[in-house]
Amino acid sequence: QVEQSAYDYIVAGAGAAGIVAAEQLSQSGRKVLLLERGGPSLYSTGNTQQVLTWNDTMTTYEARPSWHWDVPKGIAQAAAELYEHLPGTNLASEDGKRYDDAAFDITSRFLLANGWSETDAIKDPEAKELVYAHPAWSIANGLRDTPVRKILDAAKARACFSLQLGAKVLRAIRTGSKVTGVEVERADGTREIIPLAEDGALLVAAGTHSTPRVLFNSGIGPAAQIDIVAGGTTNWIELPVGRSLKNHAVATITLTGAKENVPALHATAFPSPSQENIDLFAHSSGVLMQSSQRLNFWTSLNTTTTRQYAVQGTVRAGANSTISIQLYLTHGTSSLGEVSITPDGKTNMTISPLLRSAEDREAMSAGVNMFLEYARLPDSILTVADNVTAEAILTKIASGAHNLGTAQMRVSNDGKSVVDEDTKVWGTDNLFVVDGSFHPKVPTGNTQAPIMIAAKYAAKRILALRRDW
Ligand SMILES: Cc1cc2nc3c(=O)[nH]c(=O)nc-3n(C[C@H](O)[C@H](O)[C@H](O)COP(=O)(O)OP(=O)(O)OC[C@H]3O[C@@H](n4cnc5c(N)ncnc54)[C@H](O)[C@@H]3O)c2cc1C
Repeated sequence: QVEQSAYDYIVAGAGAAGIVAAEQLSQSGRKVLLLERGGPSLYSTGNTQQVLTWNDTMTTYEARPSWHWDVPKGIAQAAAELYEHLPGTNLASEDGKRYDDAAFDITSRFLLANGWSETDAIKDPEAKELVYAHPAWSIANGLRDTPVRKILDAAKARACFSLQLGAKVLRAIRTGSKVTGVEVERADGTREIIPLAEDGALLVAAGTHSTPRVLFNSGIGPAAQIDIVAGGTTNWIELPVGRSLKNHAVATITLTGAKENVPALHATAFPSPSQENIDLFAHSSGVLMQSSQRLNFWTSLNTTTTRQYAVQGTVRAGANSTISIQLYLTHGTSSLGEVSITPDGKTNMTISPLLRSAEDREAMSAGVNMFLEYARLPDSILTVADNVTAEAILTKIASGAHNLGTAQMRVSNDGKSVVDEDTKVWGTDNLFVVDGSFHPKVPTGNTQAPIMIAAKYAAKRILALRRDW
């Protein structure tokens, strides 16, 4: 079945990047279609399935703000425009009080004693050396402020924009280097082709793990994937799709023996809160507005390698009088992983990118040891058990859920990249990748804000390119 209406721009995937890019494109007045395989995410946008047990007009994502914001260096204008829509706050509770803040209190004194200082991560995002801050949250009017709530609404207000949920993009339909449409599978399993206008473009924004699958199925990727998806595909474009997967590795350091009372947030605090906290939440206040992190920090590291490394972290009271530090290896990360596609069409992470290189392991070890050494100083207000070592902590490395790089950008088609500086896939006329997949490095900070800013900037460049294809 072929759907007849042709679009100037089709965006595949309505996540952080896809929403921002589609909204930017819709500002041009051209016909934009945003396709998302999932359903609505917020109660206010139609998700009535996953409501909170204590509030049946809200999903967890509306109530629990857990996305914090880090403004990356550069791309200033796109960042400024985005932050106008989605401002951050580091005082989540509307009554101006901080609740359950003992973990911030004790950890800040622990860091101050070791030469760190407090910063405001929203006012001074460039401060990244021996600094800590109250977490910055994306909250407005008492609710989590998301691209779905703000930026998607701006696009929906334009007649040229449409959104289809339950629409999984299987592949780009290509004639040689030119994409002419997409094949989509609907929630009921039916398939159809949606055409692009003669001078249209496809922007893939299915996320770092799914964008490679869309590209493989479109006949774009490493030769090793040809046998798996070759059926019906001609004009294979050989590019290292799925390679260069990157992520923040996370080490958990548990500091015990706090000599002061640091009460842990109870496990039921969010799923079944007290009436007092529900009443406070009704006034956009209290512990339910704050999620569970209490302090964020950033610094660079000294290592014996030539790479410049940095770490960031989040702090919470993991148990009573126990501080749990999640340490993320950020800037400098060199380890690369890989995703590929299985014969039944699923994404498979064949190589994990976490601490694969000796340099990354040394850097993470240095970061962990920095905190262990602080905690072993004679007068430290936080202490650590004698038998805890960096080696043991590194055996339990976790994912920072900040995956990037499977269609990475470079200035030339040198065998290591998939897209050019306009995010256009090498060897194609009108196929772009605008999500976390194209990012060549992990940021010194979390990924969502840099991904949205880069997607906004990419969409502007794509609009400007229009006359060239
Ligand atoms: C548990 C968790 C916690 C996180 N916490 C933070 C945080 O606190 N701060 C932060 O900055 N970042 C955080 N991140 C990372 C952040 O969510 C991602 O970096 C960001 O969402 C990536 O944006 P994206 O647009 O590249 O991909 P995504 O946001 O993943 O968007 C991809 C979209 O495409 C859709 N899709 C996939 N395949 C198809 C297809 N074939 N057809 C149509 N649609 C498709 C998906 O359903 C999805 O909606 C977290 C991630 C996780 C998993």
